[in-house]
Amino acid sequence: MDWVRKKNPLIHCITNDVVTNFTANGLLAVGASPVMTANHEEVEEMARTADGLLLNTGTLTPYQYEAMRLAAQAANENQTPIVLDPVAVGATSYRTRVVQAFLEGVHVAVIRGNGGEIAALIGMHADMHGVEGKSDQPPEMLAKEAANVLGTVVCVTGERDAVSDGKHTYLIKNGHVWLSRVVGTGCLLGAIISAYIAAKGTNVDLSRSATEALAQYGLAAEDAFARSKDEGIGTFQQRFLDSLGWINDDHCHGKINVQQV
Ligand SMILES: Nc1ncnc2c1ncn2[C@@H]1O[C@H](COP(=O)(O)OP(=O)(O)OP(=O)(O)O)[C@@H](O)[C@H]1O
Ligand SMILES: Cc1ncsc1CCO
Ligand SMILES: [Mg+2]
Repeated sequence: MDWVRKKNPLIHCITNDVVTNFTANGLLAVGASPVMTANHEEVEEMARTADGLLLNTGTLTPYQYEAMRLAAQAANENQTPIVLDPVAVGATSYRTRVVQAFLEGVHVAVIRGNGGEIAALIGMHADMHGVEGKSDQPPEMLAKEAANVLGTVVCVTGERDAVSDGKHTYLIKNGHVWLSRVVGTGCLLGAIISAYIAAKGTNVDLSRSATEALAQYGLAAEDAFARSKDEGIGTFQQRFLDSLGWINDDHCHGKINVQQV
């Protein structure tokens, strides 16, 4: 996260009610600055001043959808990168329909979701259980297929994570299963990918930047588990924020488990 700490990017988040506080604290921990607003009166102006825009559909309403559209148009005009987290797409027909329609009108740099959400987004079979979702496809195949269909970088997360831009595909094995026992760790990851690509710049390879962000996030979780396993997931959540606060390139040296596939 060295680049994020050096650049201190401002990340405008239009995200869900469940994870707002956790997302803001996680962004601060890695050295980014969060701002949350979906107010139609100001959302375009805020998106224009931000270095990155995060859109997360976790508790999507028609009002919030319109805010996302306005902010995304302003971000596209400014060439500010957008990260989309299509939470629970596939769980209801409303979400699937509106997120697919949204993607027809705007360009997003990165889409990050679990296997079910990404599969549903491209019309493949998805096994959804509310906000949790799985696909029967291996994550690297799904990420590559979705990247080609959607014309963006796609990150598929789960037990193993995969990132693809359609040409280059990476498999990331860092992380810990306890991440799936704390709500919003996927949502925070989307925000941190946004901070990472905003800090590194959009003229560097986005799939590599996203892969680095995922690997460092996973390593922070491994470290947090080692320091909380005797306590439980409440302590893990706190230790995870602690680890995000100090994880850096030096710490990651030799511990990154990434393969190009
Ligand atoms: N079984 C697992 N083993 C290791 N890491 C996991 C596992 N499941 C999820 N993760 C990690 O948890 C993080 C969140 O990914 P996940 O796929 O659970 O997101 P999500 O379903 O969108 O979560 P949420 O909706 O709660 O934000 C990622 O860093 C991912 O690598
Ligand atoms: C539990 C939950 N419900 C809507 S959004 C959200 C946070 C995790 O995605
Ligand atoms: Mg999710």
